Parts: sequence; C-alpha cells; structure tokens
Amino acid sequence: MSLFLVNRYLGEEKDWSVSQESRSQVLLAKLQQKAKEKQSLTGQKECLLQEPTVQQDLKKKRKAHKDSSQQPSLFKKQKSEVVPSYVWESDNHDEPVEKRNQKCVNEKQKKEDQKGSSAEGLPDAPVAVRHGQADKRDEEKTETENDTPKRTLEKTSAPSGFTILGGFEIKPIQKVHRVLPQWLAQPDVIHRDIKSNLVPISAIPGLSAQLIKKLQNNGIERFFPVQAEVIPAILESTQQGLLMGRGGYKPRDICVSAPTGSGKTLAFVIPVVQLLMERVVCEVRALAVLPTKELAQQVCKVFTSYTEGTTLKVVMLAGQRSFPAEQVLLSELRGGVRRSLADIVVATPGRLVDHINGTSGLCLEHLRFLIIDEADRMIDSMHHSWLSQVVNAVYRSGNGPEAVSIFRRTEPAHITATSLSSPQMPLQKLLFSATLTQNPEKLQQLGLHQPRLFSSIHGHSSSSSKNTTSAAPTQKQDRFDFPQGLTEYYVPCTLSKKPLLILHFILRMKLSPILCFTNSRETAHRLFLLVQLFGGVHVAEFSSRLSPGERKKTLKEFEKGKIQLLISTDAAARGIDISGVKCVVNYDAPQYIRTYIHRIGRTARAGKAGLAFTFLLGVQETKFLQMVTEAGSPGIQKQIVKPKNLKSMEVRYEQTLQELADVIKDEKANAF
Ligand SMILES: Nc1ncnc2c1ncn2[C@@H]1O[C@H](COP(=O)(O)OP(=O)(O)OP(=O)(O)O)[C@@H](O)[C@H]1O
Repeated sequence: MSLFLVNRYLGEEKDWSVSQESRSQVLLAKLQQKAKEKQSLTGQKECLLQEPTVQQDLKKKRKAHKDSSQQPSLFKKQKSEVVPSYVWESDNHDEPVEKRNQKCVNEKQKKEDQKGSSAEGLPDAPVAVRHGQADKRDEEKTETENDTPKRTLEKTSAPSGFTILGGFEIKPIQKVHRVLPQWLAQPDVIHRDIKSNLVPISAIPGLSAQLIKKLQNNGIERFFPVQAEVIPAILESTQQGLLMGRGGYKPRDICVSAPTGSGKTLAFVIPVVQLLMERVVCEVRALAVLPTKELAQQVCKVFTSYTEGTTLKVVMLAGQRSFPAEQVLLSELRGGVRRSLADIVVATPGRLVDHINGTSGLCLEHLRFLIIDEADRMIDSMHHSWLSQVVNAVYRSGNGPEAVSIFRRTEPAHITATSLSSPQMPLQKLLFSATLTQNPEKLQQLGLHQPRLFSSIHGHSSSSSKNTTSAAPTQKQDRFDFPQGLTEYYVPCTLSKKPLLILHFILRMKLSPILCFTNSRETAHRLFLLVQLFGGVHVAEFSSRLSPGERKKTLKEFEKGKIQLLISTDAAARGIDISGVKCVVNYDAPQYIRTYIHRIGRTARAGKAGLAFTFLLGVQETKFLQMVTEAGSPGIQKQIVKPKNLKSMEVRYEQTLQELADVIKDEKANAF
C-alpha cells in the first residue's frame, strides 16, 4: 500500500498510443540523452581551460574524489563541494592535483573563517583589518604552501567559524629596509670624475691672496670637486666670525665621504688656515686627529706648508718626539702666565689623551675645529674614549670659577632661552673618510650637530625622499666609491705560486714600483727575505717590525723611487699619499671591504691611472668577488698568469726557499 502518491512530470507525451511500459523506456532514454549532452558540454569546458596534463589530473582527481567518498573523513564533504569550481580557477597547472585540491579546501576554509568572524558581530574596521591580514597570510601561504602541504593540511583541519590567531606555517623572512636619517640619505653630491670637474682656485670666494699664492707655488691651480664643495661650506660657517655660525646659530658639523686620493686633506687644511690666519692671540683652535703616526706626520706636513709665512703655529702630538719634547712645543711660561705656542695641533688619539691628562700647557678651551680624518677608523677606536676626553677638555672652563665669564663655553644640550642668551664659541666637527660608515648608530657616537654630508656615492641620493627619514635599498654591506682611474684585477693562484707571481710582476711585467700588501707582518717579513734572497729586485718591508724612524726612511726611499717593491702590512694601507705608485698588489686577499678600498687607493690618486691586483686562492674567489661587487666596484677582471711564464724562475725559486729556511732558523736562534 502506498502512503503517498508521487506525481512525476514525465514530459510531453507525443504518442499517447504507446503503453505505460514503453513510455517509461522513452523517458529513461531521454534522461540518458540529457546526461550525455551535459557530459559533452563539461568536456568542452575542460578542453578550453585545461592543459592535457590537467585533464589527466582531473580524471585522477575524480577517481580520488570517488575514493574519498568511501573515507569517513572531515574533508569528505568539503572536497566533494569545492574541488570542481577551484580546479577551473587554478593557474598553477604544474601543481599535483592533491595539492591543488588541498589549496581549494584551504580557500574554502578561509572563506568560512572570514564569514564566521563577521557573523560574530565584530565591528567593521577590525574585520577589514583582519581581512587584510588574511589576504597577507594568503599571499604568504601560497608561497609556503608548495613546500609545506602537510602543515597547511593540519592548519585547515581547524574547526570552521573561528578566526585563527597566529600563524603556524613557516613564513618567509621579511626584508628589513635600512632607514637613514635625512642628512645621510640626501647628501650634497660631489662629482666623481676629478679631471672633468676641476674648479679654478680663484673661483672660490673667501681665499686670501696669500693663500692663493701658496696654492699656486705648490702647483695647485684648480681645486678638485671635493675641495670645491667643502672649502666654501667651511668658510661659510664662520661668516659671522668664529664665535657663532650663520644667523647666530651653532654651525652644522660637516662629514665628507669621497674616494681615496680625491684631495680630502686640502679640503680641510685650506679653510682652517684661511679662517685662523688673522687671529690675534695664539690658542689651540684647530685639532686634527688621525689614526697613525705616519698619517699625522703627513697631515702636519701639509698644514705646515700652508701656514708658512703666517704667524700660525702647527704642533704634532704623535709620539715622534719624547713626551717632554712635545710638552715644550705646546706652551711656555711667560711672566708667570702659561701661553699657548700652538694654533693647530695634529695628533694621534692615544698621545692626545696622554697630553690632555698630563700636560697643563695643552688648553683646548678655545678649540673651534675638531677634524677627524679617517673618521670610520676613528669611530672604531672610540672605545678608548678619546673623543669624550677632548670634549670634556673643550668645555672644562664652563664648570670652573671663571664660568661667569660672558664667553664661557658650556657643553651643548637642549636648546633653551638661557642656553642661547650668551654667545659662546661653537665646536665644529669636520669628518673625512673614503669609507665613511652609513650606520647611524656608529655615527651617533660622534655627537654630531645637525650634520651636513658631502658624498660622491650616488646611491645615497637615489634612495632619498623628502621625508625626514629614508629607506635605503637593503644591502649586506655599505657601498663605496672607487677611484676613477683604477683598474682592478684578480689573479687566480695557489699558495706555493704566490711568491713566483710577485717576482713575475716585477721582473717580467716591469710593473714597479709595486706596493704589496700582506695580512700579517710575519708574511711581509718572509716575503721580503725571499725576494731579497732571489735577487734582482730592490725590495723593502714596512710593518710594526720597524721603528718609526725606519718606517719614515723607508717611505721616503719608496717615494724617491729607490725601492721597486715595498712589502707592507696594513700599516701603509690608509691615507698614505705616495705619488708614483703605479701598482698595488694584494698578496693576501683582504678580509674586509674597507681594507681593500684603502689598500687599492694607494694608487690611482689625484685623478691618475693605477692598477690593483689581488691574488686569490680557489677557495677565496667567490666570497671575495661578491664582497667587491656588493661594495660598488665598477668591475674586477680576471688576469691569468700561465704556468709556463713562471717556469724559468722555478729552479732558482726552489733554491731560494731552502736558503730562506736557513735564514729564518738563524733569525729565530738570534731572537732567543
Ligand atoms: N687641487 C689639487 N690639484 C692637484 N693635486 C692635488 C689637489 N688636491 C690634492 N692634490 C694631491 O692629490 C693627492 C691626494 O690627496 P689627499 O692625500 O688629500 O687624498 P685623500 O682624499 O685624503 O686620500 P685618502 O683617502 O687616501 O687619504 C695628494 O698628493 C695631493 O697633493
């Protein structure tokens, strides 16, 4: 007995004469026909949207789908609902079907999550934010999904209707963009090309006829770009006199980053001499601090040259003389009053601190210019606290009984009406380096006042914006400017062939004078002995093995061309200005990019041409070349020296090695 009568629509019946049975057969046939049509329509769609491989995938998937219907799993329902539509939308036809299916499930799950969260009655804005976050997560997920299908599987198995907090999938590490302060991001640009940007010395206003004459006598008719930019800037900061800067404000500190050999020394010597020339009372008003004795000596020589014929006195405190001898040069007692004998002091930090603490005759209370040359190196030595000791010595009078003086100096702090009420001599810092760090944290140690940067590194400006801060492109290391006339090479070699290579460069390639750098004084000494024993080359070494006097003599002889090959440690890598060095050889590859830049910067100076060769062992090549490229090198070329070119020297070289072993043995014996 039937409880319900179900009336079925059986379609239009054309032939009413056929029996009930045959009508149901016709109906079945019609239904089968319709099913076929539907199937063929689906097939056409597949052809349009899928690659052949995908069609196969789809078949597999359908099979999997059938199979899955037998599994009592949570995904069963989701898969049967979602898979077909997402398969059409998928762009990634290379993905395995399982993965794509899983992605579809994820998408579905995500949509459900979003629906669920908005359904919970959360306010609109946070929902939008969460959507944004979800979008981001989606992007990240599509990246990580391919690698971690299992993890996402776990994630999607979370119950729907809840917002999933936190991410458990491995996220790609976000790139952190370095944010530079505006002064670092937007420097005053210095032309890189020295030769085509020379400026006649007469075009720079504010230089006395006496100084112009001095420049001409020293063979300088035109200023290099760094000088043409920086000299007017320093002169301008004293337009209102030494007591205050423009508009009565403290003048801005100046930082200069320009390549090796670009003429940075004159960029500070000329304006300082010009500004102090007309002083009445002798007091220490300029202090130049340099990292080594040799550099202090070099800068002192330039200051002495340009102060010649004026009343200005230059004193060097670098340990070249005894401590008492330096004290005598600093001050004298006249009528019971101590008077300064120095206007300009050039010092190394260690010796300077010794004098600040032990010489009453060194008074820095009138100091107007603090010049920090090789500034990045000086920042590295900041742990010796030389700068804070200098600053304390400068503002010492502000704490004493004479603090009531109208011209008392107090250490700059926050600007208040009282702090600005009395004029006080500002202390202006002038920083110079070929490899000035762009690390604001490091620069911050210098306590700069509204610094102004002059730089030839155009990467600075390209990343600049009008905001107070700017994000520079992410780099593993700082970028630097290389001298224009420099050509860089690297020479692949083995350890045992290195000495032969240097002999080949001198004796066959006639590249002398060569300045050759090693990473240790022991290597420098052994190589020196080996070349000396081999014979035929005027060779010398330069390292801390030598006394300061011997080092000075060696540099002089090298400058005069008496030495063909000078083998040095990094003692001669920075700042040393020896004209005529045609070629620098890195016998040992430098470990740091700054070391490399300073070493190769001993050639190609003042717009001249120069060559730099770096001997590289197989294991060093990749890392070294990457370091140089990342630093902004215009290009380093490979120079292969064929073994046959070294062959003729090999017999003599083997003999020399044996002789060297004996010499070293003797040296060791004598040392005890
Ligand atoms: N205007 C100029 N005309 C001609 N020669 C110059 C001029 N300015 C500087 N020089 C010469 O250029 C050479 C390099 O100058 P300087 O030593 O000042 O370079 P630098 O930028 O300090 O290099 P480094 O970073 O290696 O210390 C020196 O021999 C110097 O005499």
